[in-house]
Amino acid sequence: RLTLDFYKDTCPQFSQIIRDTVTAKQISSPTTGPATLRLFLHDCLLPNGCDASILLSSTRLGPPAERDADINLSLPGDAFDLVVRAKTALELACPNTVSCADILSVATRDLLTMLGGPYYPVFLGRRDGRSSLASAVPRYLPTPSMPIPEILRLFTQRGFSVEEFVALSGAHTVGFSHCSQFISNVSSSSSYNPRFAQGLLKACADYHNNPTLSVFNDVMTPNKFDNVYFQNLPKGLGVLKSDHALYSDPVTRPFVQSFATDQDAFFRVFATAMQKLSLLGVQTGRKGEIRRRCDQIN
Ligand code: HEM
Ligand SMILES: [Ca+2]
Ligand SMILES: [Ca+2]
Repeated sequence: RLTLDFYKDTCPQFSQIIRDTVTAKQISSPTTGPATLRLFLHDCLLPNGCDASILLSSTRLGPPAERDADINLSLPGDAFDLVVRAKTALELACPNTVSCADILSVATRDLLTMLGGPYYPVFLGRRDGRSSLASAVPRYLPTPSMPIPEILRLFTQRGFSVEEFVALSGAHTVGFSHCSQFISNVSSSSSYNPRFAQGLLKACADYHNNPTLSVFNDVMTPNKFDNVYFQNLPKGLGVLKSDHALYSDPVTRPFVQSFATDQDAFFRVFATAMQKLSLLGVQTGRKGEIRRRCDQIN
């Protein structure tokens, strides 16, 4: 029941306002693109789907919200800030009309294209959720130490094929990982290219004192959305344990290999999978609400 022209009459400036906000923010803070892509994944993969539940702040009396779950504490503030900016501009142009969930969905797509990634149409009309629980988070989001079959299950139970899962993992062609997310694996695993491993250990030497230390997920083209991430994996240039596992697992390896040689195929499957991700669990019609502020329910 979502449509492509949902705001045609109620907010004709919708697309333009988001595009302008995204462009300004991404130029001033280039980490925004990858940050928002990950934020979007962490919103949509939970059972409440793409409902902007990830944007809600914890309240003083209630239990902690999703964004305060351990795994979400590393989500960069730039991504939240981007949605706030777009929401502020949209509330001025068309008050009480545009959901935070639609803003996040379209902003993610626009950022992806700015980074060089594929375009896909975003269906609109999502309503914002009214609940967000940190305690629900760990069961639905992948971590680098999970075995591939377990990670795969998180995605197949949400309707993705193995190929779509591998394509989505190609999002690690941009962005960062903090040292704490991979450093123990660098010393214990032989799957890293030795010189790359030395580089990672050196970059992370002081991470106990400085937990903000991080490295690019794609050492070759860190800021460009391309298929180089997949070319890195067979060379031992993956960063996270799960990146390496994507190549060593026989179920996912064939897709890594085909995406490494065929960027068009990667882009095609990635675009389809992102569109699918953007439709997970969406509420429409009279369910949910149009939040006035993206960080709190009305
Ligand atoms: C295969 C399962 C996955 C695991 C285990 C995983 C895990 C992680 C971890 C640990 C980080 C580093 C976070 C940090 O230290 O700040 C990260 C970063 C990132 N992930 Fe994933 N991820 C997975 C799949 C995905 C998917 C499917 C997407 C999107 C479609 C995605 C998008 C990103 C992006 C864009 C970043 C960079 C964030 C930034 O620079 O702020 N990841 N991921
Ligand atoms: Ca959600
Ligand atoms: Ca790249």
